[in-house]
Amino acid sequence: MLEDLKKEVYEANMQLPKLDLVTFTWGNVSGIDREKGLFVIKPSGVPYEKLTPDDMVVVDLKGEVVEGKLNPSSDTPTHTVLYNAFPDIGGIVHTHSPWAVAFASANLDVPALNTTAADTFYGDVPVSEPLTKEQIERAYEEETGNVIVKTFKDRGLDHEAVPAVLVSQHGPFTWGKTPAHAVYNAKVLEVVAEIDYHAMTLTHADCHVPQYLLDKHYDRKHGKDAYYGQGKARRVKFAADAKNRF
Ligand SMILES: O=C(CO)[C@@H](O)[C@H](O)COP(=O)(O)O
Repeated sequence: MLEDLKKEVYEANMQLPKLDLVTFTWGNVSGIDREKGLFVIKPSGVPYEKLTPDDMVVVDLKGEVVEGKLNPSSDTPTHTVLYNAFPDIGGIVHTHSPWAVAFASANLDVPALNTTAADTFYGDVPVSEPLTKEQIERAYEEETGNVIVKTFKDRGLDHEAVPAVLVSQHGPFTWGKTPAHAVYNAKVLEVVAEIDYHAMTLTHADCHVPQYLLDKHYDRKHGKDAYYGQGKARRVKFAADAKNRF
């Protein structure tokens, strides 16, 4: 079942170590067949160098395994929540890429400070609220998905325009039209986070790109009337607390 999607998801997973986005067995990629209502995800704990397309696990939108000889990624409940909440995405990536995790650890958004960010993210990449003790004890990975969805709802963000989030003190999740697109967004986020770290070391001034430059670069890449709606996402302001630098 879904042999072509398994190969596509396998190849997307193999990009993670190639792009220096993961260490050891950390991270995972999934991809969905919307017509069948099934998604394919990396198995849990298998070293990337030992992975094969046949190891991929098939899961339904309730998070139940429908095919696979191995256990699905431990983050499967998070992917399940996101596929249900964002019905237009085709692939999801989770990594522990260090620069993005640095911002997640400091509970800071990855701000849109330059055109590199503006080409891919129509605004800042938000950091979620920390999960509560109760959430972690009730259903950790499912609640991780819920806190991601809540972040976008509470901050009026458009998940197509900003296809990424930092889970507080954990790490990034990105998504896209395909697994490969989600991997691309994960790598762009890591590069932007590294650039932002240095910019924020050089100055404490608020260096957000002006809206007209954000619009120019985002529209040039995605088109004014493209699927990624123009203007649907508002600029994310840093939370007004002492932890943020601007
Ligand atoms: O976030 C975590 C662990 O903190 C997980 O994403 C692991 O990094 C990968 O787990 P598996 O996909 O191998 O279950």
